[in-house]
Amino acid sequence: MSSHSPSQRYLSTRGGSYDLSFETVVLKGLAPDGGLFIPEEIPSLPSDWKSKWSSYSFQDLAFEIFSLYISPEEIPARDLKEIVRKSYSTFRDENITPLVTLDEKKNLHLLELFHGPTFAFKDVALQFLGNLFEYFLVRRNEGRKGVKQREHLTVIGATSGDTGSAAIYGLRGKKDVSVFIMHPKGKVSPVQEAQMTTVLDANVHNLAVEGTFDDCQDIVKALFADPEINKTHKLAAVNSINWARILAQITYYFHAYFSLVRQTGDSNPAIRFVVPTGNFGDILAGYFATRMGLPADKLVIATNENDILHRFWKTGHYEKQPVHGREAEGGFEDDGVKAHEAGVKETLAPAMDILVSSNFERLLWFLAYQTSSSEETNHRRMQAGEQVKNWLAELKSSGGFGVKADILEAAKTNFLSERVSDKQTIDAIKEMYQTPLAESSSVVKTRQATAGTHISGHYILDPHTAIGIAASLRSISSKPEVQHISLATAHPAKFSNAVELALKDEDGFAFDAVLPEEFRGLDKLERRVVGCGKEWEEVREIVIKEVEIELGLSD
Ligand SMILES: Cc1ncc(COP(=O)(O)O)c(C=O)c1O
Ligand SMILES: N[C@@H](CCOP(=O)(O)O)C(=O)O
Repeated sequence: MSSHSPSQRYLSTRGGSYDLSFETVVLKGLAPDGGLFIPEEIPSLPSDWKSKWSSYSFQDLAFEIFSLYISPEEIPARDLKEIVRKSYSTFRDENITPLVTLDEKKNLHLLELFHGPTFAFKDVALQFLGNLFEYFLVRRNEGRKGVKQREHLTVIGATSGDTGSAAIYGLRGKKDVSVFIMHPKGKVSPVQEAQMTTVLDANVHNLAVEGTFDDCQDIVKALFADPEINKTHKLAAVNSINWARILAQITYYFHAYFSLVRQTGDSNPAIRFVVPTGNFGDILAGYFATRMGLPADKLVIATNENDILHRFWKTGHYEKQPVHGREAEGGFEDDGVKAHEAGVKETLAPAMDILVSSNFERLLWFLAYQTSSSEETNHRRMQAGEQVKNWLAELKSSGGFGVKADILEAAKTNFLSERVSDKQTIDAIKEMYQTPLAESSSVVKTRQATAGTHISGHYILDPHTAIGIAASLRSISSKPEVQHISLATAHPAKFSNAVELALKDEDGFAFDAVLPEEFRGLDKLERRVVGCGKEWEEVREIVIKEVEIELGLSD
């Protein structure tokens, strides 16, 4: 008899699949009905979590949290511990995601998430996901010899720069896995492009798509929905549509909480987590953490000028293009930013240049479930799935949909939103640089001035992190007593353009001082990348051909 709990079984947000195992949802990525996988229930924390977990390392916390979502029948505790250990052994900071106090008087802290191999928060999840794929494949292929007998995964991913490199570093050279990463040609930063395309392992394939990140994301979804390639290739996802990505990111919300308690000596702090948001994956992990029982005053969504989420929280309408007049109706504040252009806008924070946020669908399911009138769990689940399916169909057919007032109210219970323009991003980078860290700061005391994130105590933000800081400062002005933990999602050296633009005239600033050793000379290395259009059928042909060549199956 199996002993899994409902939080260890999974369903699709569009109602089509139920009672799936963790292994199934990790290897499938996307449900056959186009929905995203979520646990049937969000688990509650053990009653003694605060005392028991308070001195745990990042790895110990990860193990405890993952165990609530993965049955030991699927991954025995010993194996899960080893996967966790291996995944975080590649990080440069022993705390994995250290918490840094930027301004004690303002209660402003930065959760540095960029100490993994590719210097972005994606490493926290993608190192784990790479090792999970390997673990499942080794188990499935035990005793199987020969390419045709062995189970082989074809990983397909879309990136606006960071997921791609983190996925490539998590999967390069792994047996029985080919990885195809599409990026919008010319729209990722030079370092991001070099990080991806200079990896020459035979199982890594980069595709530069003539289009936007949303086009790349649409190609991923079209391939997952295509019966032809699904018959011949076992497709897998590395984007945050893959549940394991969200799961892995839950850990650092808990880790940050305990770090803050230790650093402030306050055992019951009121906290706002502020998250630079694009595809809604990172902040969704925060939502799971709070629903599990982590105390948080609010989760603050910080968008760039691609602000579909911010407009939703202001108006209750989720629309690719803003509808004229609706912003005023919903109380949308004028921050002096120009009217929206058609489609996605290229900003100084390119990794967040996203029109439609994949993971918002997961939140919608929980909001629909929460506000359902039915008393019966399975009926509520079915109703929520049906509602999400209808909303997403409307988004596809007419470019947007609106929700009822109770849904918007429920969304506001946990979240606030802020929109940050390019100018405000630059101002935030400048402001933080001009406010030196305290001499006693652990960053100043322990980190070398080179390849770090500060020059003599002057902290340098990457533009995505700066969006979070700009939003934090606004939130602090209305709630100064609350501790603000702003998520630092990338190292500044990845985005020289915005950082140089903001700091070129500042005393003592030299970009070279924050350039990590790993990035030096990257631009001179050999590259491998294939150009292609934005038709998914063209990508399908490339994938089929390249896998054949890689596995030596072509004549
Ligand atoms: C540096 C950086 N910051 C923020 C984000 C937004 O995160 P999410 O897409 O999970 O909302 C991304 C991309 O995902 C990113 O690469
Ligand atoms: N910002 C991302 C876009 C892809 O988002 P994901 O979290 O769903 O993988 C990137 O850097 O690629």
